[in-house]
Amino acid sequence: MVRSNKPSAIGLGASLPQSTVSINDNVVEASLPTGESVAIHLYGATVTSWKANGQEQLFLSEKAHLDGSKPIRGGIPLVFPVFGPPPQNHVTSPLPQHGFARNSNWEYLGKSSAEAADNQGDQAVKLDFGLSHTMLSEEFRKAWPYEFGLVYSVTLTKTSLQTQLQVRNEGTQNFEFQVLMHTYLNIADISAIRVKNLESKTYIDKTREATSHTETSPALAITGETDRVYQNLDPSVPIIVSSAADDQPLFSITREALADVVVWNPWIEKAKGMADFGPDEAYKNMICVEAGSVSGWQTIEAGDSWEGGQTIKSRL
Ligand SMILES: O=P(O)(O)OC[C@H]1O[C@@H](O)[C@H](O)[C@@H](O)[C@@H]1O
Repeated sequence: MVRSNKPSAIGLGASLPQSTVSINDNVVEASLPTGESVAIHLYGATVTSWKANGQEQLFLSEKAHLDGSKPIRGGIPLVFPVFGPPPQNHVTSPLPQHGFARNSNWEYLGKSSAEAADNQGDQAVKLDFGLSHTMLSEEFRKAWPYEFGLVYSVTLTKTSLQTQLQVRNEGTQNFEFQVLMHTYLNIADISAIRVKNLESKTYIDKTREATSHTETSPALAITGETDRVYQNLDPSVPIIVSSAADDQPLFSITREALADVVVWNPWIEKAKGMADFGPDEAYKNMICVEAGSVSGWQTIEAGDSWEGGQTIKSRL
């Protein structure tokens, strides 16, 4: 495990103003010379902050546990290898809801040199995190006995945040998994946003005994508890969270190899019922748009790997 009690600074680029990376109390933070920053807790490799345009872009509950005692409520928890409550009589059945990735301690693998600049000539910083079978708690190792390696890459540019996961099967037997980037977007007012590019798509409504529907709205308003799994989307078509007032995009989310998107807001009662969600009214300040592969299972053969991810742009 990479551990450091003292902040360390690592520069990127020779002549350009430097990006910095620091590691403190199991939190890796990076910032660009232009002011954008990102923070990732090694617990869950959970991105807990992304600042761009001078503003925090991710919602983090005031009551979130940041001490590794519970998955972090907010930011971008990573769901793997099962989404939601595991099905019965399945290899994932012994696992907790949303699997083990968000409640395991990851290691910081360092900054990648591959992405020193984005296509506007601005700097970018890419941070890699790793989790493997041997790093899991004994409980999780027993519950999911596969030899695997995860590399989670978080790339910050001036205009975007990218999160990308590589899953490797390092064992001798095939395994299957689901994956989801459970992104809590920070918004000023849930009644003032719309979610676009879901029209005509099939979704499962988890608030209504998991029934299947077709989306009719070109710009979805969130007016109550919402927990929908939109299926088989084209990952290159961005999901847009826009301002209802002037239709300006607030966020756009494109995906790679992640064909499903969950839209979740707990609304009043569910928000009150979650001990780590606060304040109660904060359901108004978040919308989860979660890129994933969750309606079926991805199978990886022994020795193979899979890769998928999302790119979020804010206030385009
Ligand atoms: O409370 P958790 O385990 O973080 O899950 C939060 C929500 O996560 C969403 O992805 C699920 O669709 C919801 O059903 C669930 O309630």
